[in-house]
Amino acid sequence: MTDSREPVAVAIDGPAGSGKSSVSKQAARRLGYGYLDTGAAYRALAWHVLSRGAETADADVVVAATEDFDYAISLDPDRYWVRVGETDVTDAIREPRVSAAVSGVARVPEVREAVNALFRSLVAAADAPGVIVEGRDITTVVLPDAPVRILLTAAPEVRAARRSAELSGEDAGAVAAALHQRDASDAKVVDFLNAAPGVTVVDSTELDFAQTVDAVLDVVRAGTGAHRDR
Ligand SMILES: Nc1ncnc2c1ncn2[C@@H]1O[C@H](COP(=O)(O)OP(=O)(O)OP(=O)(O)O)[C@@H](O)[C@H]1O
Ligand SMILES: Nc1ccn([C@@H]2O[C@H](COP(=O)(O)O)[C@@H](O)[C@H]2O)c(=O)n1
Repeated sequence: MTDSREPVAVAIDGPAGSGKSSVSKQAARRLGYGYLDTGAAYRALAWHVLSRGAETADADVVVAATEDFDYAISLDPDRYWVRVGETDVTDAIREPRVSAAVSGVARVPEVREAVNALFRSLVAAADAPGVIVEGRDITTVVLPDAPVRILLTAAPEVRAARRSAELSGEDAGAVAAALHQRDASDAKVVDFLNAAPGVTVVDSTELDFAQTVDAVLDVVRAGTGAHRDR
């Protein structure tokens, strides 16, 4: 039975560059909710493996790295940080070398089980009326019973262009290829391209950022009655 004092969970899935983190963070601010970036845990573990001079392609190496993986993340959308031990890795985990290595971490079942348990406990312990949780398998595996579940998507070329605009110093073709390669690897592990039954699709291909946030908020309000806006 659900504890009614626990925060309301809003689950958001979607492919790379669909706007999960930026849109979820802004929607959380507007609602006074917490924001949980689940990809950061996979990225931080990939960073941890790389920082030992190892590769994520070897599942045994990845599992061994979990033994001294001291991970912490903020759920405050206005004070977002990610730490491994004493090191602030908020920016380092976004580096292309980490993005290229992260799928190796994400395909290890022991890792997925451990981080999923962590995500559920972070949501339950959050000091907020609700938490927006975003990732690849949140609506289907992590929080399949969440009262609001959204698949946030956009056409592949639009996602690639948005990511490329973010990484202005990088070659646009290489950025698009890396994004599609990561989707292809991740799709072998979880289906984040098709909405599961009961999941609402928000397609932002033709929407700007503000319109996308509003579309997500409409779904959240319809599912929870949440109304705060700021
Ligand atoms: N509707 C939109 N219109 C224009 N830009 C958008 C829109 N939605 C998101 N963006 C921009 O697209 C880029 C990618 O968004 P974001 O990083 O949130 O995606 P993501 O789904 O979290 O990606 P990843 O899974 O790769 O981390 C960001 O620069 C964001 O500001
Ligand atoms: N629920 C999740 C979240 C993420 N992943 C893996 O982590 C990578 C990074 O995620 P971002 O959202 O920060 O881009 C992603 O490519 C997946 O490999 C996951 O498996 N499940």
